[in-house]
Amino acid sequence: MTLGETSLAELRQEIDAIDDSLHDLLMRRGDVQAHVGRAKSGDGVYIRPGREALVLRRLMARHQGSFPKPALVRIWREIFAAGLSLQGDFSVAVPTAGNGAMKTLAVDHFGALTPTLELADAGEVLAAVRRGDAAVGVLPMPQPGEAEPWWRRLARDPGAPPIIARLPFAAPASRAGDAEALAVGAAPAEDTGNDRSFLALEATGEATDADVSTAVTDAGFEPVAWQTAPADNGGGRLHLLETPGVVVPGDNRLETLAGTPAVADARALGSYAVPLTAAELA
Ligand SMILES: C=C(O[C@@H]1C=C(C(=O)O)C=C[C@H]1O)C(=O)O
Repeated sequence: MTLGETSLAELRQEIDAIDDSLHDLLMRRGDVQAHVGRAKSGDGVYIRPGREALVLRRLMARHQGSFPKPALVRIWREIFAAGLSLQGDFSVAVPTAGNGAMKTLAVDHFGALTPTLELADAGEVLAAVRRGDAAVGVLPMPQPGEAEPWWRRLARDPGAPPIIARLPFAAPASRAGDAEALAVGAAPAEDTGNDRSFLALEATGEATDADVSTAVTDAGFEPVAWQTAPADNGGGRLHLLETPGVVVPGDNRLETLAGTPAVADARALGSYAVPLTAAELA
């Protein structure tokens, strides 16, 4: 036997031992994941995107050596999905409109084995999640200038599912190019210390964008992104703001805003844990 053959056999023995350890730990983790499901309140929604973000950020911070971080994220996305499948029914709804990017993002984020409902458009996805036919829905990141933005339905319907995550969580591990999405679902918001929230404001008929902007600042919000949609029901223009932190319905600042002359209505549409940056993944 040559030296090369001996060392290959030895290295493979080492890999077999490592695989046994990994397998033992995954089996143990699965048991704990199932227990966590039983410890949650029984509303049938088990996913906690904020907790998943904290797990991944913690692993990224302790990572050493040559194993690629984006690959580690992909593995953990499957581990989360496997755990969710042990906790209860878990499925995802996506719109088929577009080039399949929503499905790719959904599969990469919520697991390749998670049942995926493909529906005609964003309206059907929101309705499916609202009925509980799917635990989460994946919808395209809102873009300025859309004629019929799906987020308008969240602004109008207090029973619509909130925004709970932004995809991809690790851009270099995405197979969907530059495509980005938001996930909606009934999961409770969890503050991860690095989050953003979406707010929808309906301006009063006579208010200018500058009036709305002043009211937003005076109420204590510091938005990092802002887009508008035309009025759809005889009311004023709708504004979609992204602001740091977790803002939940009932936040005092929303009530302050809705009490100003420029703003007829102010709603929290949900929040997301800020995805990993290129620097965190390097
Ligand atoms: C295990 C939990 O449930 C789910 C699975 C997670 C995991 O496998 O680490 C994390 C968050 C939840 O989406 C949990 O809430 O801690």
